[in-house]
Amino acid sequence: MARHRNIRTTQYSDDEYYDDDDDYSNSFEDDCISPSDAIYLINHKSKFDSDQDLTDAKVNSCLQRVTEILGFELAKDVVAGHLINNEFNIDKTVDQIINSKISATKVKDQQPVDGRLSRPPSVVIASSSKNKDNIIVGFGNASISGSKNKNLIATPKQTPFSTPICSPAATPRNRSPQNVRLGSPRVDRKLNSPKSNKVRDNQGLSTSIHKDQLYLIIIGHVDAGKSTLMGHLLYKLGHVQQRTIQKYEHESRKLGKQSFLYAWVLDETAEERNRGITMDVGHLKFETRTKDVTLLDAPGHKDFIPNMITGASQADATMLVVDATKGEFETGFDSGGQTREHALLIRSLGITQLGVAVNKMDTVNWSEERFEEIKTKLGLFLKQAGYKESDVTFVPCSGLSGENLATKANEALLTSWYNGPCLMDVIDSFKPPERAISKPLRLCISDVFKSSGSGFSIVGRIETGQLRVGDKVLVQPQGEVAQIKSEYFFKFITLKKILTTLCSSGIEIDELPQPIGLAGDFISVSLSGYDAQTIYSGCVLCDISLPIPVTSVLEARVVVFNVDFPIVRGHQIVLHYQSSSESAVVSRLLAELNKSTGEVIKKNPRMIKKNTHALIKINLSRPICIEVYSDIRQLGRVMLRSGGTTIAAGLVTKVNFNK
Ligand SMILES: Nc1nc2c(ncn2[C@@H]2O[C@H](COP(=O)(O)OP(=O)(O)OP(=O)(O)O)[C@@H](O)[C@H]2O)c(=O)[nH]1
Repeated sequence: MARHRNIRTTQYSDDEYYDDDDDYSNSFEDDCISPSDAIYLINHKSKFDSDQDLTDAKVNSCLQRVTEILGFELAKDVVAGHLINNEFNIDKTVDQIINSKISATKVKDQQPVDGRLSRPPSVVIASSSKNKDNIIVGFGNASISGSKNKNLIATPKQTPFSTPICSPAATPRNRSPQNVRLGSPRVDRKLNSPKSNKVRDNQGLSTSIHKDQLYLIIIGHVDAGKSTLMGHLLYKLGHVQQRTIQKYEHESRKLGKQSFLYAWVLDETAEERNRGITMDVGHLKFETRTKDVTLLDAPGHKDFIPNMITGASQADATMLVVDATKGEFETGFDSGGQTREHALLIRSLGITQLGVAVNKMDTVNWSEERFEEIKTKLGLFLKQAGYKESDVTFVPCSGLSGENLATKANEALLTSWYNGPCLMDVIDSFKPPERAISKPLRLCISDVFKSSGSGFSIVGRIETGQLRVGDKVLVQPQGEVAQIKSEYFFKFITLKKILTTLCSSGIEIDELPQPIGLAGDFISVSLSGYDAQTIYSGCVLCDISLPIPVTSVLEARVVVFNVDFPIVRGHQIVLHYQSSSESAVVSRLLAELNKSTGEVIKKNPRMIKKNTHALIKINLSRPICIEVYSDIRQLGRVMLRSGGTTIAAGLVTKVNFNK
C-alpha cells in the first residue's frame, strides 16, 4: 500500500484505530495525536480551552499530517489558525488552506479578457471544491469516466497515437491503439539533487514552492554542443554522479564517441548515442540558486524541428548555443542553418528571454575578437527578429572543458578580457512567468501510455487553471465529459517534485502524488475505465463550462520566414500547435500587414513574400483544439511548415466562424 492514502475521507473510530492490523493506524505519524484522542479532544473542547499547552500539542500533532497532504509547508501559526477554526479536522483544514491559497492567487491573476474566459472567483473555487469529500491523495490508478454529452461538441473521428509527431508531412489519421506506448509515462528526470531545497514558504499555492519554476529550452544548430554543454553543467553542479560519467566515458570510448560523454547525460536513447545527435526533446530537472529549472534539450537537426517546436511550446526562456569555431558559427547562422530558424521560432512563440552561449571557445583560443564578431552579427539578427537587447545575454564558454559554466571563468586567456556572468548566472537571472491559475482549465495531453493491466496514463502540462481529483472535465475535441474518479488513487507527478529516470545511471525515481495540479505543472494521471482509443496526444482536458474551442478553420496573423517561394492561396502546409500537428491548407490571403503597426497595407494580396506580415485563413483537415491568442496566449500560437521547413509562425486571431 502506498504511503499516501485516502486519509482525507477516512472516518476514524476507536475500533479502527486499535485494530493492530489496520492500516489506518499508520496514517498518523509518531508525533500526531491518535484519531481517537483527536475526536475525544474535539468532543470535550470546552474542558481544555484554557489549556494553551494542550492546544499547542494538538496543533503540533496535526501539523505534519497537513503538511504531508498539502505537499508544502506553511507557517505554523497559519496552519494553527486553520486547524483551530476547523476544530482540528484535518480534511476541512486542508481544503480551507487550498481554497484560500487559490483565491489569493486568483485575485492577482484574474485577467478578464472578453467575458468568454472571465468568470467570478466563486465559480473557480466551487468547481474545484465541489468534490472535496472525494479528494484522494495517493498512488495507483485514477479513472476518468466518460459520459458522453452529445449536446457538446461533435466527436470527430480520430484515433490515438502515442508519440509527438516526428514527420511533418503526415497527419496521424490511422494510428492504431497498439501505438499507445507501453510502460511508464515519459516523465522528466531529476538527477541527484545535492542541494535540493525542500523548504516551502507561505506565500500561496502557486508561489508556495520556495524556488520559482522555470522551463528552459536549449536550442541551436546541429552539433553546436548543446547536450555537451548542459550535460557538463549538470555534472559540475553535482547532479550527475562521477561514476555515471565514468561509465559514459567508458562506453562512449568503446563506440569511438568519447567526445560525446557529457552529451549522453541528455541523449538517452541508443539511437541518439550511436548517431551522436539529439532526436527527441530531453527533459531534465536541476536547481539554481533561485530556480527549479526544467531543462528541455531540443534537437538541432532540421529533421527534428517539429520535436523542437513541441519543446519550445513549453518553454519560458531559451538558451541559444552557437559554435564559436571558425566556419562553424557561419554554417549554423547562414541560411540553411538552424541558428536563425530556431531563434525566430522561439521568438514567434512569444519567448523573449534569451541567453546565447558562445560555445567551443577553446577552439578559437578564447579569442575576444571572435566573441565580439559573433555577438555583433547575431545581436543584429536577434534585434531584427524582435528580441530586446536588454533581454539577451551573451556568454563565452566551453561545454567540453567546462569553462564558465557553473562558476566564473578560470581560464587566464578568457579572464584577461571577460568578467561577465557564467552560464549558471544567466539561467538564474531568467524570470519565470506568472502562471494563469484563475483561467479555465486547459490540460494539453502530450502523451498517452498504456500501463500494466487495463489502465493507461496521460501526460501533459496544465497550461491554465487547476485540476483536482473528483473534478469533472471535458475532453476535447471529443466533447465528452469525464471525471477523475474518487474511488481510485490519483497519481500526480509534478515537475516541482520530480520524477523518474534511468536506474542504470544511478538516478532516483521520485514520484510524488499531489492533491491539486496548477497551471505550469507537468503532470501524469493514471487512467482506467476510460476508452484509451478515444484519447490521444493533442486532446485537451478542459473546463466544462468554458471549453477550449474546437475548429477546423482559423485565422492567424503570421510572420513569413525567409522562404524560397511566396505563400499563395491553396498552399499545402502542416500546422504545428502545442505538441500536435495537422495537415492544412492556406485557404485565403486576407491582408498584408504593416510589420510594426499591424495596419492593413493591402487587402486580398495574390501572394505573401518572405519576411512579411499577413493575415491568413487556414482550413484544417480535421478539427483541432486551439485558442485565440488574446484569450489564452499559450494555446494561440501556431507554426506553419511546408516541404520540411518552417515557412511562418503566427498568432491565432479568430476561431469561431459561426458567431
Ligand atoms: N572542442 C569542443 N568541442 C565541443 C564542445 N562542446 C561540444 N563539443 C563537441 O561537439 C560535438 C557535438 O556535441 P553535442 O553536445 O552532441 O552537440 P548538440 O548540439 O547537442 O548536437 P544535436 O543535439 O545533435 O544538435 C561533440 O563531439 C562534442 O564533444 C566544446 O566546448 N569544445
